[in-house]
Amino acid sequence: MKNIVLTGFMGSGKTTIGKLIAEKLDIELIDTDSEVIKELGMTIDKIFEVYGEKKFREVETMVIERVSKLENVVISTGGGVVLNPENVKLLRENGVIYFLYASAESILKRLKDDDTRPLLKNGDKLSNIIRLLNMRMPFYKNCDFEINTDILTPELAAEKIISIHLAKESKR
Ligand SMILES: Nc1ncnc2c1ncn2[C@@H]1O[C@H](COP(=O)(O)OP(=O)(O)OP(=O)(O)O)[C@@H](O)[C@H]1O
Ligand SMILES: O=C(O)C1=C[C@@H](O)[C@@H](O)[C@H](O)C1
Ligand SMILES: [Mg+2]
Repeated sequence: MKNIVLTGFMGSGKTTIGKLIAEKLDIELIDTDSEVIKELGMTIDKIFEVYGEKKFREVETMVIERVSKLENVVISTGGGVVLNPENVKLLRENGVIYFLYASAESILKRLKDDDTRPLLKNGDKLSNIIRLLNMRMPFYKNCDFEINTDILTPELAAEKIISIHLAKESKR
């Protein structure tokens, strides 16, 4: 089976929905943020503080080079993975890309008490979300399927992705 690759903004549900898909299909979940954390032995927040975003992106691409060679897995990506076209090219070789859409208002609601995302930490959270989301939207839109998580619970979003994916697989 081709990999199920989940992209989208912070708080769009990539990790949450990825876990559900992996459980339902009994396949492995790989979360690129967790892989970067393992690689450098510190939280994302700390990586940004100690090494800066550039180093984080380099390690993120190294992780993608490795995990994109796998098959039959769910890959939940970090929110900035799609900004590097090389990452997208690699993930597409063995995978189908599902963009999890969420509006700025939903993202704020989901992440308002969460301070683990360094890019949303300084200044007004909603303004940061709107600015980054607008800038990134063309990159997210370069996907194979778009799933609107504003109108779906994680459970239903997972089921929708599975049904699209299995239908696509049966035609290969
Ligand atoms: N469809 C949804 N409806 C309501 N809440 C959701 C939905 N999807 C995710 N959430 C909630 O939003 C929060 C963030 O979700 P999650 O960590 O899965 O996002 P993410 O896309 O992996 O973010 P990041 O890019 O920062 O890793 C969690 O508390 C999760 O329960
Ligand atoms: O959207 C982003 O650029 C990020 C999202 C998170 O998943 C982490 O990868 C990190 O906080 C950066
Ligand atoms: Mg995540």
